[in-house]
Amino acid sequence: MAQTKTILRALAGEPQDVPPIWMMRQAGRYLPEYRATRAQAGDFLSLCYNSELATEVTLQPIRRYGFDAAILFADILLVPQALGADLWFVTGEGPRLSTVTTQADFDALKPADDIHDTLAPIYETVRLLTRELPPQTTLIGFAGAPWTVATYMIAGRGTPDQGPAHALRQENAALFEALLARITEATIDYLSMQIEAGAEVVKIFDSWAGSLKGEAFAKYAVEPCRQIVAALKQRHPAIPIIGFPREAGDAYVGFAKATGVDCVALDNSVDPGWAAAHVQVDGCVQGNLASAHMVAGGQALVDETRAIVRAFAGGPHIFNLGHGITPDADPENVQLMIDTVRDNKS
Ligand SMILES: Cc1c2[nH]c(c1CCC(=O)O)Cc1[nH]c(c(CCC(=O)O)c1C)Cc1[nH]c(c(CCC(=O)O)c1C)Cc1[nH]c(c(C)c1CCC(=O)O)C2
Repeated sequence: MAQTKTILRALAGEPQDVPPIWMMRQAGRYLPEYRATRAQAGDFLSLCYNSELATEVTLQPIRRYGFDAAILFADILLVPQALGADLWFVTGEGPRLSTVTTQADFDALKPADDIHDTLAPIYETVRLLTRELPPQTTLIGFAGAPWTVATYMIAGRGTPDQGPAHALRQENAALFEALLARITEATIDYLSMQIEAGAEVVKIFDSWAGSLKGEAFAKYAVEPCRQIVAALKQRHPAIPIIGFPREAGDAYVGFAKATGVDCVALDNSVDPGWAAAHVQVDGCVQGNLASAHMVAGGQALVDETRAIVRAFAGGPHIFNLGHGITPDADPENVQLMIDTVRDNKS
């Protein structure tokens, strides 16, 4: 049957006059209705594990803006938590985790197939969403890429340069690779369960891929992603996969071929004209307006949005930001971006 959902058409390789649009972190603190539901839930993690409220916040940006896709409300750090790491969020600072830096820390982790008890509420959120979303809206599931998840597990927090993870991979490659393999295995099962619950697309977030270069990028960004894609394609051949090796630079070229993803998400450091010539030649791309425009708005937002739409008009494209929208964004600028994309036929 011919695909009618615009996101699925783009992922199948079809160029469209008006590209489909959604936005990273579209359910987030810039929206007053999100802040209200989050306050009702208590804290961020309680919101992630409360299927009814997580469904509600996932639906909020769909109701307000009519995005073409909804992304499951959860977090990439739920997988480490399901593997046995302690996880908490410090207001204004970000995530904190118990660290994995020794063999004993690693041995204390749970096996990959023990994650599902913890993650069951996430699968329930997916099931609720499949019932509640409008028929034209695509449901996207997601997980963190093994490297990015490992950087948090090793450091116990976000770091500017992923120093602790780079140190471990150089000083104890065997332990580092065992950790990466455990996360990879858990991620395959986690995404597979999201798909079985009703996710129509999955996205793999490698937010810190840009700190890996050359051989290390091939081993720790490309290879785990390739393994996840191969396993998922075997189990669920019809489900498209988006890869996001953020700030990969020149390594965006060939990433889709090397990993098997159906679409590559571009961060806003990438020039759209360059990406159309070197990345979009291999298939669908997603991106890549700078999130700062959602704060500043105005003519620059309109001009840049149009330039991105035009640059990618010759091939399959999903419009998005280059990274998540920030809490200080103005909800009206989001509407302006959407109106500009949907009016842009010139
Ligand atoms: C690195 C990373 C994380 N989480 C995620 C990444 C990869 C993408 C990226 O680079 O941003 C991915 C993520 N996090 C969240 C989603 C939900 C779906 C979406 O709307 O995009 C997704 C896909 C919700 C969230 N995850 C988080 C929030 C804010 C929590 C709140 O309400 O206070 C949301 C809506 C918290 C979070 N979660 C994480 C951090 C570092 C933080 C703290 C920073 C911050 O406060 O913005 C880990």
